[in-house]
Amino acid sequence: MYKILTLNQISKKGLNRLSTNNFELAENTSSPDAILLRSHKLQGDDIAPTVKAIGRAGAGTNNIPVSICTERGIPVFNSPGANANAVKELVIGGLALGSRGILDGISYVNSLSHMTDAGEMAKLLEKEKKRFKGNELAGRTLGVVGLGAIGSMIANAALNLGMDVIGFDPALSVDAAWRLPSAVQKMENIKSLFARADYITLHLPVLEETRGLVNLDLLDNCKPGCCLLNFAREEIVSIDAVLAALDKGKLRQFITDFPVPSLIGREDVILMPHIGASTDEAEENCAVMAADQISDFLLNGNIKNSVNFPNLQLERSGCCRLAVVNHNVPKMLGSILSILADANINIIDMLNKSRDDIAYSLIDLGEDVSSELITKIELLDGVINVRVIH
Ligand SMILES: NC(=O)c1ccc[n+]([C@@H]2O[C@H](COP(=O)([O-])OP(=O)(O)OC[C@H]3O[C@@H](n4cnc5c(N)ncnc54)[C@H](O)[C@@H]3O)[C@@H](O)[C@H]2O)c1
Ligand SMILES: O=C(O)CC[C@@H](O)C(=O)O
Repeated sequence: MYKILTLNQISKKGLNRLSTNNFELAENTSSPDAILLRSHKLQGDDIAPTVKAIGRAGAGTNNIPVSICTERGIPVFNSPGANANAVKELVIGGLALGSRGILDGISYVNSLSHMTDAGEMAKLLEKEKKRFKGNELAGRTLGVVGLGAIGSMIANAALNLGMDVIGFDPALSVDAAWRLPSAVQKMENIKSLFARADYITLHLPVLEETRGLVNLDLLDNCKPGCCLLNFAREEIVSIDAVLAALDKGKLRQFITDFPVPSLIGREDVILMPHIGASTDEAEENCAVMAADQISDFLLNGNIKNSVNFPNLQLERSGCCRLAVVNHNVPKMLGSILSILADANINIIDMLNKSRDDIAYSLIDLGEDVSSELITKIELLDGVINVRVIH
C-alpha cells in the first residue's frame, strides 16, 4: 500500500484514480511515498525520506525545490497543458476588461440602488454611458511572451478576435512550434515585442533568468498606453517598475492574477486572486494527470511529464522490476548489470535514459532478487536510489 500525502485541495476526480487497493490518501502523514499538491510552497525539509515522487496538479513547479528533489533522486511531475484552456479563457476576459469600461460601468450601475423608477434610471444610464466607452480588440496588437501550452492557445483565440499577434519565446519546443498558428509573427527579442504591442500577456515559467524580466528598462520601451497582463507568476514582473510605468502613463493598465498590497486600490490595476486555473475542468484535468503519473511511477516505475527526470515507459515483463536512479556518469549501467549477472539473474527487458545529471533505468528480471543484492547495487558509487517493484 502506497501512502499519498495531499497538500491543497486536489479534485476528487483525480484522487479517485488512486485505487484503494494500492493507495492510501492522507492530508497528514510523516512517511508518505508520494506528495500530490497544487500551489503549496514545499521546502526541502518538508520532503520526508520516504518520498519517492512529487506530483504537481498544475503547470508551474516553482513552489517545489526541484533541484533538491533531483539530488535525492525524486522525480517531480507536473500536468502540462491541463489547465491551459482555463487560463486562456480568463486572459480573454482580462483583455475585455482592459479594453472596455466593464468594471467601472458595473460599479456605477450598482451605485444607483437608491433609484426606484426604471424609466428615470434608463435615461440616466443613456446619458452617463459615454464615461464607460472603450476600444475594440480587433485590429490591436497582442504580444504573447511564452508560446507554450497557454501562450499558443491565447495567440489562436486573439487571432480569432481579429487581433494581430506577435510572440516571443527563445526556447520554443518543436511540439509548441507545430501548435502555433503561422499568422503569429515571431519577434527576435522581448524588447521589440514590448515596443510594438498594445496588449502584452506573459505565459512563461519563473526561472532564474525570468525573475524580474519585466523591469524598468523593458517598460520604458513599451508602446505608450499599453496594457500588461500577468497570469504567469508574480516574480516575473518588477512591481516597482510597473508602478513607475503606470505613474508615468507609459502603461495604461496592469491586470494580474498575482496581487501584492502596493497594487491594491489603484484605478489602473485589476487584481485577481490567482484564479487562472480555477475551473472545475482544469482542476479535474490537472488532478487526473498528476494522479495517473504518480500511480504509474509508484506501481511500474514509468515516468511521464517529469520536469527533472527523463521520460521513460516500459511495458511490464518478467517477475519483478528494478528502478534505479543514478548519477549520469560512465560505467554505471555496466556495474549494475554485472551485479545481476554475477547472481545469475536473467534480464527480460530493460530501458535506460538520462537527463542532465540524472540517469534512470528500468530492468525487468526473470526472478525475484534478494535484499543483499539490492544493497550491493545501492552501495555502488553514483547510485542514488533503487526500488524493487513486484
Ligand atoms: N495563473 C494561473 O493560475 C496559472 C495557470 C497555469 C500556468 N501558470 C503559469 O504560466 C506558465 C506557463 O504555463 P504553460 O502551461 O503555458 O507552460 P509551457 O511550459 O507550456 O510554456 C511555457 C513557455 O515559456 C517559454 N519560455 C521559457 N523562457 C522564456 C523566456 N525567457 N521568454 C519567453 N518565453 C519563455 C518556454 O519555452 C515555453 O514555450 C507556468 O509556468 C505557470 O507559472 C499560471
Ligand atoms: O493550482 C492552481 O490553482 C494554480 C495552478 C497554476 O498556477 C499553475 O501553475 O498551473
